[in-house]
Amino acid sequence: MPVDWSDTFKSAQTALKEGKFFDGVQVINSCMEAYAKLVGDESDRVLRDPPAFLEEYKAKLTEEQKDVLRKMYEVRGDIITGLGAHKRASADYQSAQALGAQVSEKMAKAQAATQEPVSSDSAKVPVTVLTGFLGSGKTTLLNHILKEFHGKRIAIIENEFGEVGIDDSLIETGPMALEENIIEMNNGCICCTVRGDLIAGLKKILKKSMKDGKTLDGVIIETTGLADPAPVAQTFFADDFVQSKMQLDGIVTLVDAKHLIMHLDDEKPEHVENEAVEQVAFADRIILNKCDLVDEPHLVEVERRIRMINKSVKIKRATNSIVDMDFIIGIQAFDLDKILEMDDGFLEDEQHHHHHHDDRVTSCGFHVKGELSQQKLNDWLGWLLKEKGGDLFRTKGVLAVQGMQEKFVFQAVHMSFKNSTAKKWQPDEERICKLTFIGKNLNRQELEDGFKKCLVNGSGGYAAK
Ligand SMILES: Nc1nc2c(ncn2[C@@H]2O[C@H](COP(=O)(O)OP(=O)(O)OP(=O)(O)O)[C@@H](O)[C@H]2O)c(=O)[nH]1
Repeated sequence: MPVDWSDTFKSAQTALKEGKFFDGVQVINSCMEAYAKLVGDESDRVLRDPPAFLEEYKAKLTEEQKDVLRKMYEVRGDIITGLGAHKRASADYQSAQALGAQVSEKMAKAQAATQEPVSSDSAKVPVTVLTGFLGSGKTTLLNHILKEFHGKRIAIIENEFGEVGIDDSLIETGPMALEENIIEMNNGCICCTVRGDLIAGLKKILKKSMKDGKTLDGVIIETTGLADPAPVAQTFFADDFVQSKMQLDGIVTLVDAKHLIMHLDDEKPEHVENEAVEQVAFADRIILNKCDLVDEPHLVEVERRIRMINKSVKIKRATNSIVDMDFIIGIQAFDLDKILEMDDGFLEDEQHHHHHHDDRVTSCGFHVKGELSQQKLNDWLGWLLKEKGGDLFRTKGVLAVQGMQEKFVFQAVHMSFKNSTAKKWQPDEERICKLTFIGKNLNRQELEDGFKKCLVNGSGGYAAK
């Protein structure tokens, strides 16, 4: 059924008046598309390419039609100004002007605003979206933030990809950690299914800080290594409560100097986004991590590849994710105009913006009671990484090893691995081994059998083929 443009136009005007800019964009866009159809245009140029649309239709429209369209472009410009995309708004005012609107003052204001640095609203809590491919060093960065005395009150939302959550055991508490300010979200990907949980988490954090009378200096949202940052960023425009209390400060992307190029070059099936490319493209800051693992010419090449995707992004080299807090928090770097230039559909609702994960990438997680033999485990994991390391993007485990008082932590990114220990097992704590794999072409049965054979009482040792 065709959309009745006059009713939707009224709704758009109401949304503008009420300051509901995100809803307003949805409504004005569908209204303008309906109107363009009515005057004979089946394309979406009225929104995507107004100069081309006007060039073809201006002479054909009646004065009345021009008048309606002029008002629509002006309202759209006002709504988009409300969202803070002044360059885009200025383009709408230009179209309105071409149809005879007196909007030179609004246009001048919008153009002046594009020259000013992104303004921050001190009443709003700045939020950093932390992205980066699997294993690039996000949890390491959070631990660094939680342990360091930087004097800032930071809340963290953590979203993990994988059937068995491991990161909660890997997050270390330190002087800056307020456990109740760390929220885990493990039941889906933040960029798709758990948008509602993300909003609920943000609200919980805000309400708590208001109740305590302690203002937060920032919130960091750690996305899964396979998240597209765009829908996460969109949350800050789509939800009224979040929009009124929080401001997207910037998107910080961690990249693994050793593996980035391989992930950028990974060919994806049709309609599937390459997350590594998206994460670099949307970044306001890039932490080029794991510089200890590669040489200078490789680093220069990685920087060149980053610049090919994101010309102006600030890049900082790091090892163990160590960077100044000023590089990631309170940076006032998020720029909606820049995002719209890259992703024209950014402000469209979720249905238009659904993120297609690569179905070949899955996770297998295991919870096994009992203790493992260190020797069997070493042999099995050593073999596995050597044979399947190309497809194993990420391996993480918190394990009970016979004779070891602490929890044994195993982490690998493709073939590079690291062992460490976490807190001691409590005397009454049940020994449970958690291991999770994320990668392509995972064979669950083979992984489970291999893992179970490492148990002290397992059915014999692991025999390398
Ligand atoms: N050699 C080296 N290893 C690092 C560096 N930074 C982090 N690591 C290790 O890389 C592994 C992955 O780091 P994490 O911080 O867990 O990565 P992540 O991005 O949180 O991983 P996911 O949550 O799986 O996406 C861990 O074993 C870290 O100890 C670094 O600069 N150099």
